[in-house]
Formats: sequence, structure tokens, C-alpha cells
Amino acid sequence: MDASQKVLIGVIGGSGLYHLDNLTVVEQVNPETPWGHPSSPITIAKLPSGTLLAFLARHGLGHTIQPSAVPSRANIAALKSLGVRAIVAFSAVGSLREEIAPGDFVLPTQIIDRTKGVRPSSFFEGTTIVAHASFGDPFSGKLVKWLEEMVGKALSGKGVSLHTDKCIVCMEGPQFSTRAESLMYRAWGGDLINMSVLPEAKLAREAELSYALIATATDYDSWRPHSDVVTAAAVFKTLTTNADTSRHVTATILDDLHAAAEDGSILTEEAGSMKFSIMPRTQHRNPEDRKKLACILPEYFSVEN
Ligand SMILES: CSC[C@H]1O[C@H](OP(=O)(O)O)[C@H](O)[C@@H]1O
Ligand SMILES: Nc1ncnc2[nH]cnc12
Repeated sequence: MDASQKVLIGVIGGSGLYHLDNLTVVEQVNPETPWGHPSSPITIAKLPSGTLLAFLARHGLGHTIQPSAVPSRANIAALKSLGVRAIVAFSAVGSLREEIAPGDFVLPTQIIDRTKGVRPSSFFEGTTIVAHASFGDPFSGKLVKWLEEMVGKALSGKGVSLHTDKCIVCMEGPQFSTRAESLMYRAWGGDLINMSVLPEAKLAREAELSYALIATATDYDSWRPHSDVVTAAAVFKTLTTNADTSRHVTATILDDLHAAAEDGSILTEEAGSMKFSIMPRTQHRNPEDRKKLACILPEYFSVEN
């Protein structure tokens, strides 16, 4: 790989999306981070224009990793170690709203956490350094706005609707929700449900990376009184079409996204956001912990700082 070329954009593929189209593979890397190896080797590839990107399959290339066991810390740390600054993550989701039909694409702006505390969800966990990242707006506002326009354009004429400004519930799984839970999430204001956006989005924030989710609806979950509850078979029916549409979207937007990341127009919010999140008394304590955290936040934890 030409060292002058930067890999600024990372794409995380979810269920059904294990590769992208129209790419020339440059190399596959499997970096060991202080949090282990990523879910799968990361493909560094070139778009036809020569723009580089990094692609990672969240559940592994053979979909062997359960949602609760996805090594999200290693995934985010590995992408950051490659120079990635903005992540576009794809996810197959259930719809909690009639107007969001299977096959539709959605850009959520809020998350309700219904994971059960079994997923390591902070890079600071297990260290002596205490930090509290802001997460009130869990996705990168500028990146989401940018995607709203560009994904909207990419989908026009494709017969696929794009919904924006929605709230996604992240549940533990692997079983789907009960009808009662599904109704409760609607009453809470949830519009979508998946098992994967957390802790991924939290970790991207701690690593000061821009992060947005392109949610692809596969089913109506289990809230509709006169319909069958969601089954894996129902999800699989829509996964392939959604993955094809996702590949069309990435092929259409990634060059422009790289350019927007390079000129800084979508990256201004997260860079520097952890500076005042680290409790000052803990920051200088333990050299081993500092070394570990330097892998995601070199600005604050490298030896010179
Ligand atoms: C295959 S249905 C449940 C599974 O699908 C979603 O995965 P991903 O977000 O990686 O596309 C959902 O979050 C569950 O993990
Ligand atoms: N109904 C659902 N619940 C949780 N995760 C999902 N992924 C796709 N459909 C889902």
C-alpha cells in the first residue's frame, strides 16, 4: 500500500453484508489490539478511483460470532489503528413502525440500551483510568446529515425509502423480543430494533471516531397484533436484497465520503471530544494502562503526554 494514501473510511458490514462490490483488494490485515483481534481480517481495498477504504464483517466472514460476543473493542481499535476516522456501519434491523417497511433504509439518531451488561462497553474498563464520554447524541450529527443527502440520492429511483431521525433499541438477543417487549419499545419511542449498535457506537465515541448506522429493515419484529412474530427465516428473506442495496449505496457514496473526511467537513465533532472526559487525577497513574489507551487515544496517553 502506498504510504501516502490514507484509509480514512471504515465500513462495518452486518448480517448479510460480508463484502462490498467494485473493489480491488489491496491487502487483508488482522491487527492484534490490546483487546484482541477483530471479528475478521479487515480488507483494505481500493475503489475504482483509487480511494482506499477498510471493510470489516461484524460477525466474521462466515457469520460465526453471536451478537453478544462481537469483539467490538478490538474492531474499533483495529480500525483506528489503520487511520480510519469515520465509520459507516450497516445493520439488519426490525421495524417497530408501520411506515418503516422491510427493505427500507433508516438513519437513526438515538439509541435505547437494552443490552444486559455482558458486553465490554468501554476501553477504560479494567484500567485505573476513569473517563465519561458524552453520548447524548450517540451518532455523529454531521456524518448522519451528510448520509441523509447522499444515501437519499443513491436510493432515488431504486424503490427503497430512506427514513431519518429515528430511535433504535439495542437488545441483547440472541432470541428475538416477546410481543410484550416489542409493544413496550414502541411505547418508549423506539422505531427500530437490533442487537449490534451497542457497544459499537459507544466505543467509536471513546475512540473519537465519527460513527453512523445505516439500518436496513428486515421485518416488523413482534408488535403487530394480527401478524406472525419475527422469525429468522423472515429476516433471511430480506437480507440478500438489503445487502445488494447496501453495496449499491457504498459504491455510490464512498468516494465523496472519503473527500468529506479528508477536508474535515464531517469530522469536526468527535476529534478532541475525549479531552475533558478523562478524570484528571486518574490520567497519569498507571503506565501499562496508559500504553493500552494510547492505542485508541494517542493524543492523551502516549509517553510524551
Ligand atoms: C440475523 S437477525 C439478528 C441479527 O441481525 C442483526 O445483525 P447486524 O446488526 O450485524 O446486521 C442484529 O443486530 C442481530 O445481530
Ligand atoms: N426483529 C429484530 N430484533 C432484533 N434484531 C433484529 N435484526 C433484524 N431484525 C431484528
